[in-house]
Amino acid sequence: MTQFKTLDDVEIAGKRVLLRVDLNVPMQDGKVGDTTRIERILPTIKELVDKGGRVILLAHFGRPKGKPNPDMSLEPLAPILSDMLGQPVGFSDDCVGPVAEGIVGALEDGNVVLMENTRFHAGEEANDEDFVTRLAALGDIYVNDAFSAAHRAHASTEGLARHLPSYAGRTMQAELEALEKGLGDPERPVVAVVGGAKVSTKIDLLQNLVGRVDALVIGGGMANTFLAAQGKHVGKSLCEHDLADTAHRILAAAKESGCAIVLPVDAVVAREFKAGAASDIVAVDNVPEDAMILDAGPDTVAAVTAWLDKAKTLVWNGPLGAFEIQPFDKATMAAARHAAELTRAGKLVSVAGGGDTVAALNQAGVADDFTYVSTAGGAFLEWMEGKPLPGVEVLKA
Ligand SMILES: Nc1ncnc2c1ncn2[C@@H]1O[C@H](COP(=O)(O)OP(=O)(O)OP(=O)(O)O)[C@@H](O)[C@H]1O
Ligand SMILES: O=C(O)[C@H](O)COP(=O)(O)O
Repeated sequence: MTQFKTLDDVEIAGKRVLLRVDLNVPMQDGKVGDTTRIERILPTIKELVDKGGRVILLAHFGRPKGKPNPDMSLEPLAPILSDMLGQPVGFSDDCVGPVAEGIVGALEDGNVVLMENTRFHAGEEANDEDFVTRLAALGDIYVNDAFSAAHRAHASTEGLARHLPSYAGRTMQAELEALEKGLGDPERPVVAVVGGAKVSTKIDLLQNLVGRVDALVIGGGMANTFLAAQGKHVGKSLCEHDLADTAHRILAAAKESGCAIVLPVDAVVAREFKAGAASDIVAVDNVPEDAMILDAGPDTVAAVTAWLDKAKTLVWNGPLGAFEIQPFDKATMAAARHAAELTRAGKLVSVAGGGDTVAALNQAGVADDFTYVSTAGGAFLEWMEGKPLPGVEVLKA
């Protein structure tokens, strides 16, 4: 099934390994807000170290637009990585050129060095051949462990794989195997839950899913656009009225391919979008003109959990309501806990991704119970949209 080479296919000892990782983590005052992405790359780094590789970490941070920018330096991450790895991690002020060559030349087997932000060079995002050649000169092999950056055809995510023998790291491998189970060759029925704020950011996703899954739950703010397209009054809710035609197109495509659409039948509404605001549960036909839909209601949750009970596979992106603000977290929490329970019981393969989705699963305390939680944002969405990811395609034999 695996279409790419992994660390099982290569002799590592003594090799200079260019390891692409994703260190684009939330940072504040030199501290990392969420270390999940770092934790995920540790197994690959440790394996390379244990096998006697000389590990050269390549990563980007932020969007410095091809110019050095001290606010986007990766330097503060070297000591953090070192603490988490339990061994020294060196730092190179530049990812190519004489400084980088000197540091890499002095590496011994089992050493690890972090190179400065690859995006400080315009050649990174341009995937410029000259820049790729300079990077490639630093390594003997290339390992990509950054699925979450694989939707970018950049020098360090795509170009290098065309210049050096290339392999998927353990996290990339786990991610691809889990995603294959989710949508590639899933056990049916497959239910997709897509929520979040807006339809406009997820049109391609919805269009792809209706052709591939057995049921599509549309939740969150984006459901309002569908309800409005069906002629319901959504009051002051977040709603993209100009996308009514798009909503109709998606509903028609679902009908044609036999995909059941699950839209809210009731909602939690409030007059204010703030914690503790007074709220009511109403049928979606009775949303007051001066109120906003901020969560799905209990009957909707029952419909969603009933689909989850029938499903063998779940793919999830986007919350069912404004889960960050109580009391509008209930539907998302209930669906997350139900999916987690089914997964723990071995009845469901559950794959979830997206920044807010992962935050919601953490809030529900169930992220560890899901079969796989992707740390990828854009890459996870593009994969769910059915788009080929350049960083993955190039790894395939
Ligand atoms: N009914 C609603 N009204 C307004 N906002 C809502 C509603 N339902 C959900 N949201 C908001 O949608 C946002 C999450 O949507 P988003 O599409 O960004 O999720 P995601 O894809 O998991 O995250 P990311 O884009 O960070 O990867 C949350 O901030 C949530 O409060
Ligand atoms: O955080 C991410 O989703 C990845 O690191 C990609 O970052 P980018 O959107 O700046 O390319």
